[in-house]
Amino acid sequence: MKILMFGRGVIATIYGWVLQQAGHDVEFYVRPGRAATYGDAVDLDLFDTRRRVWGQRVAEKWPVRYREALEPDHDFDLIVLSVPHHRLAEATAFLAPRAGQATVLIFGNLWTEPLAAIGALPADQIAWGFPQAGGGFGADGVLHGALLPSVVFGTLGQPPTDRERAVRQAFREAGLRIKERPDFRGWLWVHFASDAGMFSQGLRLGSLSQLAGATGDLREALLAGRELLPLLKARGVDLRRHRGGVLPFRAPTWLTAPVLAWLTAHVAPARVSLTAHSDPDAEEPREVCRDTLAEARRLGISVPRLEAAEPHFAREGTGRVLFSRVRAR
Ligand SMILES: NC(=O)C1=CN([C@@H]2O[C@H](COP(=O)(O)OP(=O)(O)OC[C@H]3O[C@@H](n4cnc5c(N)ncnc54)[C@H](OP(=O)(O)O)[C@@H]3O)[C@@H](O)[C@H]2O)C=CC1
Ligand SMILES: CC(C)(CO)C(=O)C(=O)O
Repeated sequence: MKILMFGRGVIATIYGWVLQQAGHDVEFYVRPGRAATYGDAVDLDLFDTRRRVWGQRVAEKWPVRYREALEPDHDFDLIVLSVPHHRLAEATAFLAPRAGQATVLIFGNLWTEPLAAIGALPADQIAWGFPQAGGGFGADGVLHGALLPSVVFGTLGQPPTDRERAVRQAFREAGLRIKERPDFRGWLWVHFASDAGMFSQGLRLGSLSQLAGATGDLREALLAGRELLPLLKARGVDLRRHRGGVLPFRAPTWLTAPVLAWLTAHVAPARVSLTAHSDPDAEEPREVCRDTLAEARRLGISVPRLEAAEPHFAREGTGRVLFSRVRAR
C-alpha cells in the first residue's frame, strides 16, 4: 500500500515505521517548511512487544520521506490521521478537499460524535482505529516509546467495509493483532474519560510521567476515572459493552493501584509509555481534562477529583494556563 502519515507526531512515526517495515511505501505529510527542521531521519528508541512480551529494544536512525504539499490527484491508498482531538477539526478541514481516492484512518482520541469529528471528509472513505503504542519525543529529539502487539479497530455499528478490511490487513501484515470494537463510539469515549482521569492526576503532579510507580497517585487517577463513569452513561454509552475498558475503574483500588504502580515501575514498555510524557507544558492533557469537565458540567455530573485538578488545566484569558504561571514562580 502507498501510505501517507499525516504529521510527524509520536503515533504517526511509530506506526509509519511499523508499516514500512512490513513492506508498505510510507511518506509523511508535514506543514510547509517543516521537513528541513525535522531532518531526514528519525531517532527511534522503542520497546517493540510484537514478538517478545517484555519488548525488544529498537534503537535506530530511520530515514524517512516527507512531502509538504498534497494535491487531490495523489495516489495514496491510505492516509493515517493521528492528531490530538483538539487538532482534528483543522486537520480534517485541510484533508477533506485532498483525500482523493485514499481511505482515511482516524487513529486517535475523540470526545465528539465520530461522524461530526470527520468534518467534510467523505464518510464512506473513513476507517476507525486506535493506537496501542505510546511515548513521546525527548528533549534530545529521540522518540522514546513502546509498541504493543495489538491495535484497535472499530466500527459504528456496521460490519467493516472493504476499505476498512484492507486497512486491518495492512496492520495485520505488520505483525499486529487486530482487536475489533463494534461500538467504537462508546469505546473511544470510555478511553477519553480514562485519559482524563490519568491526565488530571498527572497534571496535578507536573506531568503524566510522575505517575509511574506512584501507587497513591495512580489510585487517585483510577478514582478520578471512576467518577467519570456516570458521565459516560449520561452520554448514552452502554457500559455493559465495555466491561474490559471500565474494569480498572470498577475494581478495588487496593488491588489495581499497586498492580499499575508495579507495572509502570518495573515493566519497561509500560514504564516508557508513561515516563515519555514528561513535558509539563503539553497541551493535549489539558484539552482532554477541560473538555471532559465541560461536558460533566453541561450534564450536571459531579466529578470532584477532576474539578479539584482544574487549576492545573484551566485556561487564563490570555490563553496561557494557570499551571505555567504557578511553575514560573
Ligand atoms: N503519544 C501517545 O503516547 C499516545 C497518543 N494517542 C493518541 O494518538 C493521537 C496522536 O497523538 P500523538 O502522536 O501523541 O500527537 P502529536 O502531537 O505527537 O502529533 C500530531 C502531529 O500532527 C501534526 N499536525 C496536527 N495538525 C496538523 C495540521 N493541521 N497540519 C499539519 N500537521 C498537523 C503535528 O504537527 P505540528 O507539530 O506541526 O503541529 C504533529 O506532528 C492523539 O489522539 C493521542 O491522544 C493514543 C495513545 C498514546
Ligand atoms: C494515557 C496515554 C499516555 C497512554 O500512553 C495516552 O496517551 C493514551 O492512551 O491515550
